Amino acid sequence: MSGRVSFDSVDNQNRVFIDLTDETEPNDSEVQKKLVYGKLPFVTALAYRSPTVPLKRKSLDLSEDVSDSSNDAHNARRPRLSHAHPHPSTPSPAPSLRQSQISVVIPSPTAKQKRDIAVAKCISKVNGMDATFFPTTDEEERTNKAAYPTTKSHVDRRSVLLSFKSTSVLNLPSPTNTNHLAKLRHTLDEKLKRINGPTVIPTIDSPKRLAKLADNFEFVNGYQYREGVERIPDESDFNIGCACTAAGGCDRFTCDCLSKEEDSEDRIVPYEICENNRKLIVATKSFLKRKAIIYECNSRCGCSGARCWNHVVQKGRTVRLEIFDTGSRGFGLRSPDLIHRGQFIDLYLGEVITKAEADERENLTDGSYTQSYLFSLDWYVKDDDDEEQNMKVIDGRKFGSATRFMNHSCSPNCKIVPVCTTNHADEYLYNLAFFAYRDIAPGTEMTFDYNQGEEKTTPQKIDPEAVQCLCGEAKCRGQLWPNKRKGQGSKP
Ligand SMILES: C[S@@+](CC[C@H](N)C(=O)[O-])C[C@H]1O[C@@H](n2cnc3c(N)ncnc32)[C@H](O)[C@@H]1O
Repeated sequence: MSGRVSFDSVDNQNRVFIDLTDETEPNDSEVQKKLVYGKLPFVTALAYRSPTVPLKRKSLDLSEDVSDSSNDAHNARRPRLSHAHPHPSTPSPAPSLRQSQISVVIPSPTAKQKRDIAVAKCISKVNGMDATFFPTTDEEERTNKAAYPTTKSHVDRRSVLLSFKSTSVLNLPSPTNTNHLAKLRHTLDEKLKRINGPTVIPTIDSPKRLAKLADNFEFVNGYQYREGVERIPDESDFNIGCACTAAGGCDRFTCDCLSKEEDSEDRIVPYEICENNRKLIVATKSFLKRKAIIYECNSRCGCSGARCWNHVVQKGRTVRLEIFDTGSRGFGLRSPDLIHRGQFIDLYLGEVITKAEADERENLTDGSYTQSYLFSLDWYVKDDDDEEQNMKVIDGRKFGSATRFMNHSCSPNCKIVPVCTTNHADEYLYNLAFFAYRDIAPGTEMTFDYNQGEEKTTPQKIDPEAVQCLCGEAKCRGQLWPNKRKGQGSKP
């Protein structure tokens, strides 16, 4: 590359024009700059011409200390040059040059050069980044690679096949059955671990059934009181204890906690030591045959506390339980342990709701054959409207204990008994405790009568709308409840 240097000795005697415009378009403005700066170290700036307008020489004021206004004045005095090649280069004596009088005319940069300049400007603004060392050409290559190619023709994007097969939006690999099953088991295990006492385990293989068990149900260790349910606090003065002494222990003939026979002052003794296991206290054979409520001794009693024989249900479950699949009757409950006659099994737990709330929940499932988990606390409730309004109902559908899986049988091996433990004063709120009616061999399904106390009043004619009983007993009454209304009562 070489440029013509002309010294205008007539009008601009002290001005030098370096014309680079007759060169083939330079490829690299950096080269250009280096050339000019290298050869003419006094040049401090370059001017460019636009390639679209006729070649014009642009004059730069390169003085270092002039203000804008002085610059204007200086320009005003400067004659306008109409052509980049004003004179053929005729040798003339070299003028004395002043830095402020040098004009350099070079071609305007190409598009590529403009990009270089933009990149260089941008880089010089980055802190700690030196334009000299920054690999600008690499940068450009990268920019080019990342740029979207321009489409040459219209592309119908809907016709482009997607590269993945999964229907999942995120294209995530679907979990394998084993994974899913393991997760379900884990969820269920976590829920089961929260249950107090000996283990409760599900023995269910079907992933679908396991999912049903793991889903939308929580095991709880006590009643869950819901809106509208008012209770007499345990510490209320209405709760009283017996006058028995720790030394003598509870007297089975005089203990105030024990219920009295209807027609005498005789006490009803609910418990005895198990004949076949002397460590066990069980419900007596005669008690299991009668209708009575149990009042266990509590912290207000003068007897020996937890060592008192009248503490059974409040000590909690002592048998292991298994939830299994019965097939036609859904899940069922059994134990891998031998259960002795009269042995306490577990409590029926759930949400404690008002009768009105229970009716509302029941109506939502009316007409369908969804399972019912409602249990009325109707021991003291007489068949009159006012009394019914005070009645509480236990709903074991979403929260409950393992006994919520106990099915009905017309010849059951278990019985439900109302038991007051810490609170003797609240007649609308008591525990529902399951006891074994007879010895139950390990692995035998445990059942109770959903119409306990009303067995004989169940109509002989089967209501077609009632839930059909599938207990399979010889004396099966054919239906679970007397009519299509569902829900158990606790009248023993
Ligand atoms: C308290 S749940 C018992 C557990 C229930 N099987 C489950 O899978 O969750 C009561 C429901 O079980 C079913 N069930 C219980 N005993 C039954 C029987 N003998 N015949 C038919 N269905 C029964 C009925 O659907 C009833 O509404």
